[in-house]
Amino acid sequence: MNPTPSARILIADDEPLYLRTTGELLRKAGYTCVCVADAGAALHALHEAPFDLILSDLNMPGNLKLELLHEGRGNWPQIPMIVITGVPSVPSAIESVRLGIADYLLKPVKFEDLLGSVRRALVQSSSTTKVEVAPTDDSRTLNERYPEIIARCPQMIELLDIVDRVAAVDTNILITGESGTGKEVIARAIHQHSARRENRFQVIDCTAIPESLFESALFGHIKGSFTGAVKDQVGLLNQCDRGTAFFDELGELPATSQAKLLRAIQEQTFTPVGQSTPVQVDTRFICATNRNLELEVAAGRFRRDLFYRLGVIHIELPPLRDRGDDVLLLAERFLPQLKPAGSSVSGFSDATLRCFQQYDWPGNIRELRNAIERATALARTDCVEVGDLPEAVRQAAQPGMRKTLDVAASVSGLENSSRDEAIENAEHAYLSSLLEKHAGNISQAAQQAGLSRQGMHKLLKKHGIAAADYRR
Ligand SMILES: Nc1ncnc2c1ncn2[C@@H]1O[C@H](COP(=O)(O)OP(=O)(O)OP(=O)(O)O)[C@@H](O)[C@H]1O
Repeated sequence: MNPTPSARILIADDEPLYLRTTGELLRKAGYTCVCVADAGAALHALHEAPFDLILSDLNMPGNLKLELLHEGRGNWPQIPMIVITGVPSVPSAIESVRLGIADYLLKPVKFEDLLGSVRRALVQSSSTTKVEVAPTDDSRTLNERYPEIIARCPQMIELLDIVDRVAAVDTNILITGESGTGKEVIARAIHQHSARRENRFQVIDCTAIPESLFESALFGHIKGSFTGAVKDQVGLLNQCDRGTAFFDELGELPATSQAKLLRAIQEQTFTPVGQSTPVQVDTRFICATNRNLELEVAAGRFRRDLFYRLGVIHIELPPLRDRGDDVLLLAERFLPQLKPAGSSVSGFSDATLRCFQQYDWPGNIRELRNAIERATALARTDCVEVGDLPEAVRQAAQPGMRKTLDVAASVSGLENSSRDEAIENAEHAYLSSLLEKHAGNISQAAQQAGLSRQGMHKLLKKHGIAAADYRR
């Protein structure tokens, strides 16, 4: 793609060295640049002459309340704007995307990344592919707009508000939170409330694709490009062109795959295996992980540039134990959905509700769903009693007892359990002790158990166990 010849770029930044170098490099790339050191000078320049693009710092004189962003977008909405900041913050990122900026980059920015972003912004504005911000209807509350998401506690309402703002603007999003907290539910909601809703929401489970097949699964391949490529295969990214790609368990992606993903995200192009011409896609990337990616970056296990690319908007889901009485609302929602056909169960005893409130829910909402499905199947009356709950949840109501299931708890009291429950408990305890022994290292634990990494991930997910809790 060639730079738009003679495009005029306004660069506003109060770091003299950064301003000079960026201006020089962009001039060498064929652009005309005007450099200013504060928001006031930038607004003056905008009044004086036409521009095709604004590159703006956030923390500079005259821009404490993002004045350049507001006035720039308000008075010259046809000029795309790229924000570059050394001090990222969620409120400023959200405000930026809400105002329809073209990109949000974090310093230090590699010049080729900046150039890529500049080119994309200019091409998009010339083809007038403006993101339509879905009209929000004030009379409808967030809960009405997102009926599939149970959220009443203040943290979740705040989170829904963020979801609502970012859904309509086309930025990449990172969702973190313990296993089972609803990361996929949130990602789907963002897609459903975006302009991409008519196109595909493609789930890509990073633990389910072996490293050697990542490129061909994601980008596709042509027949004969490697042993086993018996026919042409369209890649997963192609399938969600104009839609959303949801990368689940992103923290598990090996280094080589991280590099390939970064390139696809930055350039929105990729080359199918065995093909020479690149393919262009228009995809929004939403990624989720239950790992602390900042720690993974610090430990050298996750690419810093990929983390920054994805983390422009970072949504952190609170664990269920921190959501107050949302647990009771979730339980009420799940009961009619999950009870067996023909069952007359219609409620929970008070003691059962107390267990729900007191238990830790390490597997979060997924664990709650499983517990309710099981309890409604076991209930002998029209009310779920404490005795119908899994042992770990039952123990929560007994003072002095551990809230979470441990090895001792799983083997004691076996005589009171059903066969299925005893096997489940033993498997849970086995996985916990394996992870304890291998300090949360999934590869080592899988090897000892005679499982593949993917197999181990599936089992841990089923039991709501987070390997990260065992890392030392
Ligand atoms: N706020 C919510 N309201 C209603 N149901 C929810 C909510 N959050 C999650 N769920 C339900 O809980 C279950 C787990 O949610 P989900 O798969 O989105 O979690 P996750 O964080 O992506 O899990 P993992 O990290 O293991 O992939 C799903 O059945 C989902 O429908």
